[in-house]
Amino acid sequence: MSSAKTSPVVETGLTHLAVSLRGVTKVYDNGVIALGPLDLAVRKGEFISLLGPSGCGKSTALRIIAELSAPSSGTVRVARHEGVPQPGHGIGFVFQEPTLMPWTSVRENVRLPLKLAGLPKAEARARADEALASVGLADFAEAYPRELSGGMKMRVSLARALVTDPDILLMDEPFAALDEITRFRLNNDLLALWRSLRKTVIFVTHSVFESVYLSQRVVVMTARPGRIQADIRIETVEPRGEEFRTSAAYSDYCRKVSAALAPSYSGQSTL
Ligand SMILES: Nc1ncnc2c1ncn2[C@@H]1O[C@H](COP(=O)(O)OP(=O)(O)OP(=O)(O)O)[C@@H](O)[C@H]1O
Repeated sequence: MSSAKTSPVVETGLTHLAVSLRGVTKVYDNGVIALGPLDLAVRKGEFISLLGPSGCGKSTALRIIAELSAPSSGTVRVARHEGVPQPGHGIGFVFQEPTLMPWTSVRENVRLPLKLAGLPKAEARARADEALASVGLADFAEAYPRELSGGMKMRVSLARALVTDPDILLMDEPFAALDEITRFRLNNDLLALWRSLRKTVIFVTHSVFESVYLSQRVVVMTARPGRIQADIRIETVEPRGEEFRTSAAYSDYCRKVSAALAPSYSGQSTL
């Protein structure tokens, strides 16, 4: 499979895994050693969070999985269906900033990946509307981004990532800029979507609380260059909700994840 300086390609040999990184490193052209060696296996349909100190290479890891950046060494394998419409390659990406086009409607923003993939307009419109309905914005297709709240813009960004029906959803601190109430609500809605769509989700966050609430596994990374510091399974009854958020089990997991992060902030700063 893919090796140093090559991109991951369609991989049919990964039966249970959605993503497999082995010994992956990234050295940027300016000499910054951003990542690794990183070993990470994510099962199909799993929801994992990547947590780690600022600059430890979380975004770099997502970008490598999404083929937006090539690894410097190591093996990257990404499972996806063949024949997925381009672009997107079976991967949806949600960034911290919603990055919507301000001059056009919410529907047109969501339709963009399908337009670029050359889908007929009527079909693309129908799929965009379906994606908008799945994030609770069925009534806002004609609205412009300036008419939406921050949380609604993020929902549009999520709909745009889902519109190509990707197997894997990569989310890079999507809710970091939102107020806590909106964030809690989006957390619940994201979990409901994940339960119904069963996508593989790799979610980058700085929040211990958010990572524990959302994930089946929290992967804690070391300071740069990022490696795996701890891999913590969150075993709870599903579906999660306020009962879990206020439970002793939740507090215990948060303590455990915080303890795994401690070496990153109690040692000498690498920033
Ligand atoms: N294109 C680039 N060229 C050079 N260095 C880069 C580039 N992108 C990232 N870096 C560096 O690589 C390191 C890892 O960056 P990355 O954005 O992956 O970290 P992160 O864990 O996502 O950070 P944060 O949590 O602050 O968003 C940082 O030191 C960053 O400055």
